[in-house]
Amino acid sequence: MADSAETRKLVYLVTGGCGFLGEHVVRMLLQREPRLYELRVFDLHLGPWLEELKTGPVQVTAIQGDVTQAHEVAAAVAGAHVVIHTAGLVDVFGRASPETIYEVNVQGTKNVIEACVQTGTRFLVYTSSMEVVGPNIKGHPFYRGNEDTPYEAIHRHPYPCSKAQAERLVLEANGRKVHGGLSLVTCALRPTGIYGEGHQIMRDFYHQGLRLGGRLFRAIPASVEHSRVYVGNVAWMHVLVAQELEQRAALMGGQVYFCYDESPYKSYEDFNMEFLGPCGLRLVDTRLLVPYWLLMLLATLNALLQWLLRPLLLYAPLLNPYTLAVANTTFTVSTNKAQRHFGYKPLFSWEDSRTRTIRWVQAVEGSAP
Ligand SMILES: NC(=O)C1=CN([C@@H]2O[C@H](COP(=O)(O)OP(=O)(O)OC[C@H]3O[C@@H](n4cnc5c(N)ncnc54)[C@H](O)[C@@H]3O)[C@@H](O)[C@H]2O)C=CC1
Ligand SMILES: CC(C)CCC[C@@H](C)[C@H]1CC[C@H]2[C@@H]3[C@H](O)CC4=CC(=O)CC[C@]4(C)[C@H]3CC[C@]12C
Repeated sequence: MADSAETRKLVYLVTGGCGFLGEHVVRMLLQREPRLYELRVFDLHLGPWLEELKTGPVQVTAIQGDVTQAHEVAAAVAGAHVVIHTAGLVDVFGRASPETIYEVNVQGTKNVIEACVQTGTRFLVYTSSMEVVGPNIKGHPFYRGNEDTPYEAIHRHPYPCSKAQAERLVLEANGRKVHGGLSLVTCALRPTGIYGEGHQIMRDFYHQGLRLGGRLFRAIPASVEHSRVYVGNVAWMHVLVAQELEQRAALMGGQVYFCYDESPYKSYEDFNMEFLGPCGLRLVDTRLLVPYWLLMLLATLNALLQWLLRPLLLYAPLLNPYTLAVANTTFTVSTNKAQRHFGYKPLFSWEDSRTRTIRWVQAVEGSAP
């Protein structure tokens, strides 16, 4: 592939580029976007790994910044052709206040949209979430659904509410005139639960299993299925969308796409065991010992403790009424919209995704929790 200065002329900005997904998007862009001239990586916390990327043919610009600060966002966006907005506060454990979640996820997204409009950036790709759809507060299953499947999307938790609001803002911004008179083209990608190298919750489960003598205890019935998607494929979808938005603006502008690949439908815990099993953990069946009502009681107690202890310390365990409800509700996606609209095919097979994730968990072994 040609690597001359003439072919390299695009400037991309990735917000949240040092997060779990963001890092994969950044690396994928460097590998798969030959027209890239400059890659701006914007994040509240910059990763030291960015340094090693600065020696390649693409100018990698690290920008320490906050999406809630409109002027910082505008400065980073100015002159970029494409913005991939993955920055977000992913918190379903009560670590951050609802206000902070809204500030980052909703106001941060507003700032990104306004910066595109003011500075003349035409292409915006937003990382939304399956949580925008469900599971809803009624615990209705979403079974093999696609982007058009009717579903009562009612939420109360700040995270899904904020993602839904932000997604709506992004989609409504499609077609707005940007500085210079051209139109903004936007679309939103909705990953299901992402897994792969760098997945913090997988790391937490692994360390918890080690602490429990190599065992994890099943809490959710194996019949509750979840869609999961490999981080490399989610990153690849972002890169493809960004590349195709200009040519296919009429078709893709204002659209949402679930992120999917060949990962099997399984319960959350059984799916994690695909990686943790080969690393020496086993899942002990406790369904008869721990009935659902007891789990709900524990989850509620955790929520109560979190509230009581808040003035003294942050108590934010994985189990709370919201995470229990999500884990205990089937949510599976079956769609080919991304393939039809922009030719997406997963870059990594299930076998590749699995092997890569197992290798990463093995490397995590022994590292501090
Ligand atoms: N992890 C998952 O399973 C899923 C994640 N998503 C979405 O994908 C996106 C990325 O999520 P992850 O990589 O999992 O999370 P992450 O927490 O690893 O990455 C988010 C990044 O955004 C940055 N960030 C947070 N607040 C910021 C601010 N005020 N200004 C600038 N940067 C800020 C963080 O420093 C972090 O590097 C999020 O928008 C999330 O809602 C969607 C579906 C599933
Ligand atoms: C011990 C409990 C019974 C099980 C705990 C598992 C939970 C921590 C996780 C089960 C389902 C996860 C969520 C799901 O994958 C969808 C998500 C999408 C996002 O956009 C952000 C993350 C998450 C909410 C994810 C969070 C952890 C779970 C609730």
